[in-house]
Amino acid sequence: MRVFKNLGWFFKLEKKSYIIGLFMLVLVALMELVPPQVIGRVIDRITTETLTSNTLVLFGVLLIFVAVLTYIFRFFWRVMIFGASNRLGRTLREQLFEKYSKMSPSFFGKRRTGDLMAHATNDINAVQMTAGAGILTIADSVITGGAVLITMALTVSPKLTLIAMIPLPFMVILTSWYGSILSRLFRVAQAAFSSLNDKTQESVAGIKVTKTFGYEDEDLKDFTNLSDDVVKKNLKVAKIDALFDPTITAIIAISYFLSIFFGARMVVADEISLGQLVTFTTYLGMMVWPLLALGWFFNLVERGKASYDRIEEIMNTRSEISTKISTNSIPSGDITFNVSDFSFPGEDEVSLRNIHFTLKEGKTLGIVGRTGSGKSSIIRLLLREFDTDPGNSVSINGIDIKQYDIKKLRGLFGYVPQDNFLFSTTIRNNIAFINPDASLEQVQEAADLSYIHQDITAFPEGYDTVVGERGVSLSGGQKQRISIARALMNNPEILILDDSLSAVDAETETAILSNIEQNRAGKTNIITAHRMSAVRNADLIIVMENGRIIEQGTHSSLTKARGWYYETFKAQSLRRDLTKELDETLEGGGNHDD
Ligand SMILES: Nc1ncnc2c1ncn2[C@@H]1O[C@H](COP(=O)(O)OP(=O)(O)OP(=O)(O)O)[C@@H](O)[C@H]1O
Repeated sequence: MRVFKNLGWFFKLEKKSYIIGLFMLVLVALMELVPPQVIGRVIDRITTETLTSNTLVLFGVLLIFVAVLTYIFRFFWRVMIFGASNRLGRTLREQLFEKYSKMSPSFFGKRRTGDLMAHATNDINAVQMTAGAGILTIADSVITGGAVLITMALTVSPKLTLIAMIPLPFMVILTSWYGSILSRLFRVAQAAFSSLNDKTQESVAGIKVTKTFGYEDEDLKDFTNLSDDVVKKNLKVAKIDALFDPTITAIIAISYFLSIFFGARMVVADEISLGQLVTFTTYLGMMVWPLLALGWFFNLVERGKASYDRIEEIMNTRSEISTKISTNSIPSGDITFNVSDFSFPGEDEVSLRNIHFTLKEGKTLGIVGRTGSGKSSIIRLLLREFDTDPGNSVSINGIDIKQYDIKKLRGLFGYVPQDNFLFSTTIRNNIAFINPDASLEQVQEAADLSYIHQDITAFPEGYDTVVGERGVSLSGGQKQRISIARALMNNPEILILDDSLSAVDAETETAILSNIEQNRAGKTNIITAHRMSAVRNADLIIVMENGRIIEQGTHSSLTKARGWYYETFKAQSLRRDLTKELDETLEGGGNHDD
């Protein structure tokens, strides 16, 4: 029953709906007591030959009246109780989604997407069922069952009622035992469903790779195994589930037997009339549903508990990034890194060491280095995807960024991540993502800066072209440039391009960078790249290796230093010149990487 305590906040919120719903249930229970009484009385009048057509009509009218009222009351309790449980589903979904949106990347790194989706679907449905059908079943069991029992005892015979109820404790013991087994099995079945969900999501997302490697059969085999596992585990649930109804029906059958066996003797002994015995057995028939409902209730509660625990576990997970609201005004200014060492959460290995530099406001920083050297990690610290440990700091305007309100801090950035992502909507909506009210002119201006405007206008639908799974397929370079346009939309204080020019050719790269330089005077830019040409004009270049800065300076000072930067720049320039020369020889020219 802990799940009801856990949902206490919701029942308080929906107090009115539940009170009205339960009141209607009481009225339905009372209405249902009338027909057996009428039947008993009619039988007694037949046996005593006192039944007149007038009383028969009167009884008939009474039955119709009761049926109409039951109809109305039933309608209202359904609307009240199931309406409230649907609202619980909505509230939980919203809370969960809000939680997901606040969590740090490491949370998503540790959890499977399929799992997170299963919480938002199956688990929430199970909790919703507990708050709807669960409340209904327990209320109906207690109210209808209680009312019928009391009426049996008061209007027929307390002795016969007691006899009929002898098998009930066995039913309660058995059903709660089934319930505890069910809870365990249901948890296992839900976990298997999560895995299947995850597999489906991954297979659909990775279908292109799977096909390229001709791995479809293996993928299908993996999927079938997981699907079989879900069926196997759900069958175990169904087997226990299937025990509830026969157990209850058997118990009721024993009750019937006892009632008729002892009831008939009481009729013969003139302790009760024949009509009363018929009324009694009709009432006993009415006990079937409340008892089934009781079994069902245990079942629902166990499922709800298992699912609520899974949801609660997520809700109680704290984001590793504190999102405290600060009074510090929106920062902008020099960016200073003072990071002696940094390890990703849960990792023993140090990923960044001795990162100390200052980037003046309005200047451009270039970060270069081999793959895996720590370029993106620096960006991720600045974005507060991860926090530094005490004793280390990343500050803007002299204040540690942890002191700023995270939303305001992130509002400073226009960020193009390495694995850029476009939503399945129009190009215009993708670019205007952070400012949906932006005019087409503003969108075009950003697209112009990122050198994608012409590509967009070449599509038949222009800016209304839908991208992603439901629309056109874009080249890697086009995706990158649309993502850059999105980042440029609101002329951010700090523009971050994390390896965002890797899929465009050298000429386009130069054009985009010169656009940025001209249009972002006084604003800060941070560019990570593998091509030295992308950072050539930066005011400060840092060269990373194994999480450390091995060189820093400007293009000219680094060239003079003749270190890694110089060697790589030279090799890349040579390759570029050779390619150009070769192109010219072949009269090809203008090779577009896109
Ligand atoms: N979330 C994470 N948890 C643990 N280790 C991580 C995480 N993200 C990155 N790393 C590790 O940190 C190191 C630096 O990675 P980073 O992405 O910063 O390199 P990079 O220089 O940007 O590489 P590339 O040029 O390939 O993008 C790598 O060894 C990587 O495995």
